[in-house]
Amino acid sequence: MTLNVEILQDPDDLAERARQWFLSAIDHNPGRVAVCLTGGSTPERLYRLLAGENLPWERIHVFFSDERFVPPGDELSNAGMARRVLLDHVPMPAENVHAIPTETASPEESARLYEAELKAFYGADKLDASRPLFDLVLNGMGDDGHTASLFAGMSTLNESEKWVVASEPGMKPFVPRVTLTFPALESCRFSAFLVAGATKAATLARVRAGEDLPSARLKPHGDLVWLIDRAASTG
Ligand SMILES: O=C1O[C@H](COP(=O)(O)O)[C@@H](O)[C@H](O)[C@H]1O
Repeated sequence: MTLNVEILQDPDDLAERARQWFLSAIDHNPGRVAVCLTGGSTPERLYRLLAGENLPWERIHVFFSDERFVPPGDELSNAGMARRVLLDHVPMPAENVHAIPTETASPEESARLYEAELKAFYGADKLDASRPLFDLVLNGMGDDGHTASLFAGMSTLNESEKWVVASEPGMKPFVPRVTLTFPALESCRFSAFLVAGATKAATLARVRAGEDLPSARLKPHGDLVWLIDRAASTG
């Protein structure tokens, strides 16, 4: 499979290139900007860089591709990480941060509530290909090829109606998850995978060879770029 790939020297270069990509994607929209952040460890460097940027934070709305079903302050929380390194350091109105709720009775209830929040923000119950849900989506790829919390072999990969679903964990940390589905993640103008480290090299090679892994299935409506560091590219 031919991917639009940019290979960066190391995780710091990757974060810097992602910062530039982020800024130019924001520039495309003079109005309300909807950003979908990803969790895990890879985007942390980028988030730290963004914390120092003079962006129009008051018109940027932040959503999340997925969440571990843990309390908001838990160290495993994806939104918690984004708050600690980025969101707590910029003048973004609190109501612009749309975290996936985890203080709910179940991951299923959380998924229902988050889907309702996304639909209210979007202003419709159905996604319209000519009007993307997100301006910008950041994606990660787990060592096993999962993206967001969409894991190989799970029925969530084939969800075509719901925007958000509950998921079992396919790898560490083994906590239940809540995840956006492909239709929601794909409804965007600009999308980027951030992939770093030698532990991803074998899986990335499988994606590039066209294997049917969750990360390879993501087909955004807008531009997709894979920002990869050398270690992930060559192993
Ligand atoms: O569990 C998750 O993993 C993926 C990949 O994370 P990384 O630590 O390997 O960069 C991440 O994209 C996802 O948001 C997260 O919940």
